[in-house]
Amino acid sequence: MPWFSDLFDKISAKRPRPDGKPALTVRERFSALKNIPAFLKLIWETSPSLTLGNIGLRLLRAALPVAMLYVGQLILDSVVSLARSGGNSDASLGPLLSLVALEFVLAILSDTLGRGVALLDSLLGDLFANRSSVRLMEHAAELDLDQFEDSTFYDKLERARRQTLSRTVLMAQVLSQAQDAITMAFLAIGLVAFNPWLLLLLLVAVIPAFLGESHFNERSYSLVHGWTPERRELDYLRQTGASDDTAKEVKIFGLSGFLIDRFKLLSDQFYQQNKALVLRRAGWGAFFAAVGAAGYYAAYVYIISQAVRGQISIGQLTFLAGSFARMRGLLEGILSRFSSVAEGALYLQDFFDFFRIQPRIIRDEAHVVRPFPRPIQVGFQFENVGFKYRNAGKWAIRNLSFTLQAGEKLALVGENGAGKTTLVKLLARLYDPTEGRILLDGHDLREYDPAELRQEIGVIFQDFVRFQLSAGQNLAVGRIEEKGNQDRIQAAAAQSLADTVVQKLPGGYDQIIGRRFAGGVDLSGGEWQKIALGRAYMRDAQLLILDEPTAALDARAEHEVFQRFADLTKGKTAVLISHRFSTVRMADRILVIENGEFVEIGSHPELLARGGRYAELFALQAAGYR
Ligand SMILES: Nc1ncnc2c1ncn2[C@@H]1O[C@H](COP(=O)(O)OP(=O)(O)OP(=O)(O)O)[C@@H](O)[C@H]1O
Repeated sequence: MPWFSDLFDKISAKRPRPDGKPALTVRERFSALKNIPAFLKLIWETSPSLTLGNIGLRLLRAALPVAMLYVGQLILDSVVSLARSGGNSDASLGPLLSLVALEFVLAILSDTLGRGVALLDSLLGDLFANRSSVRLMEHAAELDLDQFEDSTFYDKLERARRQTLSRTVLMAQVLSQAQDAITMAFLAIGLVAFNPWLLLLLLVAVIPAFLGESHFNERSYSLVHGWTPERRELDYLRQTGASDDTAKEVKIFGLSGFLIDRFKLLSDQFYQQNKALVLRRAGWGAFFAAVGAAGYYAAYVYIISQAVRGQISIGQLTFLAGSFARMRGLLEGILSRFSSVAEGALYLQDFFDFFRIQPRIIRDEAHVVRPFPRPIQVGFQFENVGFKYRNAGKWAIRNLSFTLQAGEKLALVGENGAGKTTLVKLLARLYDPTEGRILLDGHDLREYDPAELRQEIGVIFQDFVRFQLSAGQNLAVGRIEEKGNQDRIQAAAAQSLADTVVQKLPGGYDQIIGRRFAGGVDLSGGEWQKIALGRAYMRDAQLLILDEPTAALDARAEHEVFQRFADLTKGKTAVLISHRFSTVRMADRILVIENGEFVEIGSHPELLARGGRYAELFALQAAGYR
């Protein structure tokens, strides 16, 4: 029925979809319903007992309206017959009072069942939302770093995240739908027996409202869907404008006005678009409600006329009028809920889409998975390696060939953006090379289990994370299984000089560091770096990679850290990135790269003697100290 959407657009001033795409066809909207069975399966897996209980109570409740209407009919008919017969004998009131008592019991039962259903909905909904959030976090953790750098990935993640809560609403809607359909079936039996045409009248009166709802739901979905990037930006602006991490610079640079203006602009645009949609929806909604009411009153007049002619009793009149009114409400509810279930199913598509994103860097079962060599015999060999970031025009690394020998300490030197961090990320297989290959002991890195590889590599990045956890936990993240091993944590702290930082903390290793949470104590940049460095020593890694490990350390701390580093990495392979030549010169060999390409490699004296790029950079820095 695409004509219907077209008609709406024509009548209500044609508007393109906010994301610029053509409106979803009715078929597309309905095809999203294919996600419902998978969704129901997820609910079932969340808690079979709560799901069964919920369905059972709803089934019972579905039969109650028709039972109550029928008892109502019996009551009225017996009142009328009693009134006709003078009705003052106590004995003849007995059956009537029993009927009233029965209706009373049914009313109480209906209320109790309703509350039971609401209770189970809410418990099941909470469990489901929690479980979905956990699954979302688990899945995000499996994905590649490269996928996190893609903005459409973030949009998907955002949509999936936002929907864990609204999914519980969808769950209640799907279950209510089944319940109401059963109630309708019961009521329809009586109505059809009286006059099947009334059922047709009912459908004719209600279907336009359903189509209208369905149309506006699609519009509303596409508005929200199309606005995902802007909504992420709005969240970002809200956070940047008011967070402990940014407060310092926002204040110093007087950025709040700039941030607020942008927020106002975006949020106002969304408000205006949404307002237009809501207004049109309200107008059409009122019109269709009137059509529905007209259908009801036509049926009502017909039923009354039958009663006046004596063809049905007063009790039947109330039963039929009640059934009709009830069915209209139910049908309207079912149809409009159907379109919001269809809308929910569209959102569900985003949710499942996110789970369909699969990591590429995985343990490749199709090939032999080699055990990681212990110890590494030859080392890591780069063979003509090239790497280009997703969406980046230029190569971050190109034609790079060299060998990181087992047991050697290699320093990487190069200007900002030369590709040093990228090289390290390739070693840790956070990315795979775009061209060429990296071999470990003669075999492609892809032939090893990535999880095992990462266990054997300890990397501390220059933009290490300042976890808002206790000092002990911040060290333990280097090997989180050992979070309860206080001796190991303290030994790692001693090796990275973090012990001197922890000693000064009022709560010692249990002290929360960072400002985010109550009681947290913040550290200086160098103190944070000592803690982060401790993470490297938590591991028994064969390859240790330190990216600018001492950038924030004072001269004395740097010297001490490196003395220990040399001891601690004896027999291990290590890669060190630093702009400080005092650090770099301690390495066995130094690899100089420029614009992602190999320039030269050798020991400090060799490179100085060669008088190339390294010697030039070294002289430049040394001149600064004269
Ligand atoms: N996630 C990314 N997406 C796109 N391009 C990136 C990304 N990370 C780095 N780059 C680009 O790749 C190139 C190499 O970056 P890399 O971080 O490896 O340099 P670096 O030598 O470590 O620099 P620095 O000394 O400043 O830390 C740079 O041109 C950078 O802009």
